[in-house]
Amino acid sequence: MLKKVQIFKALDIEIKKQKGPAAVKDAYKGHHSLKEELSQPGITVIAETAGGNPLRGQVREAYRASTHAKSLVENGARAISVATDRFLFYGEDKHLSEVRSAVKVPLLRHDFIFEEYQIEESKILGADAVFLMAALLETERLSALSRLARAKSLDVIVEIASDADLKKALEADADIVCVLGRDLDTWEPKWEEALALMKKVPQSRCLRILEAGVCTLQQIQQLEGMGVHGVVIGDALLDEFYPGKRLAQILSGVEVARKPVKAKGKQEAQQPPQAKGSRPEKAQAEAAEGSKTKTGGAVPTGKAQSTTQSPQPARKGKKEFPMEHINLPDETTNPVETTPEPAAPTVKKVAAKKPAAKKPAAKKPAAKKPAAKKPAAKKPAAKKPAAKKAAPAKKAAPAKKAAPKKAAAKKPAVKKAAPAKKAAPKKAVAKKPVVKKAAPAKKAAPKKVVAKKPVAKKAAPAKKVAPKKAVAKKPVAKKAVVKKAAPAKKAAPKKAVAKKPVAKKAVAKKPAAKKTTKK
Ligand SMILES: O=P(O)(O)OC[C@@H](O)[C@@H](O)c1c[nH]c2ccccc12
Repeated sequence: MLKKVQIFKALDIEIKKQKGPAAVKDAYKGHHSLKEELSQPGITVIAETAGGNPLRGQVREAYRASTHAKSLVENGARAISVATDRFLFYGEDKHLSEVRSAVKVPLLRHDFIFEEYQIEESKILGADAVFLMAALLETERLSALSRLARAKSLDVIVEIASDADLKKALEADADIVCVLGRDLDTWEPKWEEALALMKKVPQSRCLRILEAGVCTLQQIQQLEGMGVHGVVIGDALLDEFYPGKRLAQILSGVEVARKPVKAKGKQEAQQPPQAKGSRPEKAQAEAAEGSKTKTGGAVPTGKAQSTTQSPQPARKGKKEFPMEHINLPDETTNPVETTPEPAAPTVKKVAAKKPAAKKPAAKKPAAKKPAAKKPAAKKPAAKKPAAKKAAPAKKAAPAKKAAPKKAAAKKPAVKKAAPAKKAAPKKAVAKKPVVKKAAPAKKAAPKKVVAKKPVAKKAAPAKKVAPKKAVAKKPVAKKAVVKKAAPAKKAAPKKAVAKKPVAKKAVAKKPAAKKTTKK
């Protein structure tokens, strides 16, 4: 199990190095010496906040470590161990800095530490002490990391699970040794073995701590009787939504039936108990209010109050630890900040969106596939309707056409002239003889037709002119007129181009016609 963790951890650390530790803003920066606390008379209860452990899997979903730490300190804890490992203990780095801001007792960072970066990170996150696991480190590495930690005023707790580990710890000049009374393969507690190993740790050189699934007052009192300085309680506190309540029960010797350890993997998340009136844990604390001791609980220093059941019997046989939930952080996420996402739901969500995706839910990367968004890509297609909207524009275009009609409407006069131009140039021609003179104008006009168009505006008057068409017929008469008018105005033919206006003149000439009658 630890080998797997080592691999995951190494990758996790690489990514974290790129992001750097994200300490909680304005975290309390005070330092509380674990050594000083352990040196006080009586046994120090070190309560642990975690999201789960290798034996139970994840017990707590995103929980507020600071709330848990506060309730633990209020109910007898004299130091808090924060499990920040996210692979096996479902913790988060940020829990450490959150707890730092919430309580003013020594804080221990419980994680699988292999690299200097993690020591630096622990200091920034607000730890007062760090665990170094001898089973994971060679003596030289253990010594180097210990020196770096002490240089940063961090107390070093060397965690040992065997005689070999103890040897490494002593060679690395460890001054705090924690006996891990659990099988590193099955994570089952090994109470008797733990006590045997504890007895080998030299009391003169080292402050001694034990963690071994402790869950009863009797166990605590037995350790205190051996001169053990501290005890870590983790698993026993996982069951309770308010862990302080459970701690108060343990320290007051109240027998609590342990929830059966469910099969590995995720357990259903704890639900807050239905609180009736005052908070349950306070009630317990009051009940536990006996003689105050170093533990802050009802446990008299080194004194037993009542007999309690023996620890759970260790189960035999090798266990594979659930790692399915482990997803290596990808580059984009900051492991310091994020909690492992529930890959399945995410993938399911994606799968749900992709009907085609009947393949078994792919690994997390699938979650990255924007494929589910691809259909959305069709949305632009939806713009096509927009294009259709453009179609209305086309309708508008017809409107334009309509406009032309209007224009046409304007032009009809012209059109009448214009269609003459457009629709039936021939006709136009046919008509043109009628307006021969106008025609040359028109012939020249094609170029000028455009020009004419403005003229066409003038031509609007052309409507007037159009009626004049009739008049135009008259132009013959006009011509006569024109003719007559012509000698008068030889230059006129040149003006023929401008004749039309002349046409007007022609109209003007009518009176002239009268003149002839006078003649
Ligand atoms: O035996 P307990 O009461 O559950 O004590 C917690 C202990 O198992 C846990 O703190 C622990 C042991 N080794 C670790 C490594 C990383 C994080 C946490 C741990």
